[in-house]
Amino acid sequence: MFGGAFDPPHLGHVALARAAVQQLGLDQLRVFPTGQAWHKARELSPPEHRLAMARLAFADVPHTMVDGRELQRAGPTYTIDTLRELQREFPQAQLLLVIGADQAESLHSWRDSAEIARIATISIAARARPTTDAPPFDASSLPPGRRESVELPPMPVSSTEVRRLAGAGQDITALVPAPVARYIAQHHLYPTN
Ligand SMILES: Nc1ncnc2c1ncn2[C@@H]1O[C@H](COP(=O)(O)OP(=O)(O)OP(=O)(O)O)[C@@H](O)[C@H]1O
Ligand SMILES: O=C(O)c1ccc[n+]([C@@H]2O[C@H](COP(=O)([O-])O)[C@@H](O)[C@H]2O)c1
Repeated sequence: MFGGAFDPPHLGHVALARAAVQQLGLDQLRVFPTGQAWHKARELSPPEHRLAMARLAFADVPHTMVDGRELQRAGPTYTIDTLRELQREFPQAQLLLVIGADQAESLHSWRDSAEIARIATISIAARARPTTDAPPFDASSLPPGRRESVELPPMPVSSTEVRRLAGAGQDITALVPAPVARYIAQHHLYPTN
C-alpha cells in the first residue's frame, strides 16, 4: 500500500514506487490517492483530477495499480480502514505500508497507529529535508512492528513546489511525468492565487 494526496503526483513518488516494487520484491503495489486528508491544512484538488493524474503517473511502473477507493469513502481518510479492507480481501497476503521518511516521523499520530504497525510492515523511503540545515527525519517514535527500508537517492521534489511553480507559470516538466504536466496544463490546475 502506497498512499498520498498526489496533488499532483511527481517524479519522487514514481521513483519511490519503482524502488519499492524492486527492492521489496512486491507482487503488487497499490497506490491510494487520499480522500479527505484530515491531517492537511489546505483543501486538496478534486478527487477526479488526482485520480486521473495518479493513473498517468504510475502507468509504467511494473506491478503497480491505482486504487481509488479512499476517494469514494465518506468522511476523513484513515489508512487503518484501507488496511483492514485489504486484510479481508487478501487474507493470505503479507501487507506492507510504503511511506516517505517525513510520514514515518508522524505515523505515531495516525489513527490506530499501533494496529497499522501490527498489520503491515512499515517500509520507509529516505526523503530529503526541505532545507539542508534541518536535522534528518526521526522515525524513533514508530510503534513496534516489522520494518523495511527503501533506498532512494534524495529527491528534493514535493507537490507543494510543483503547485508553486505551476501557479507562477513556470516550467514543471523536470519535476513531474510528462503526461501529468500536460494534464495540469489542459485542466488549468493550480492557478495563481
Ligand atoms: N521526494 C520524495 N522522496 C521520498 N518520499 C516522498 C517524496 N515526495 C513524497 N514522498 C512520500 O510520498 C507519499 C505521498 O506524499 P504526498 O502526496 O503528500 O506528496 P508531497 O510531495 O509530500 O506533497 P505536499 O508537498 O503537498 O505535502 C508520502 O509517504 C511522502 O512521504
Ligand atoms: O490514517 C491516518 O490517520 C493518516 C494520517 C496521516 C496520513 N495518512 C496517510 O498517509 C499517506 C501519506 O500522506 P501525505 O500527507 O504524505 O499525503 C496518505 O495515504 C494518507 O492518507 C494517514
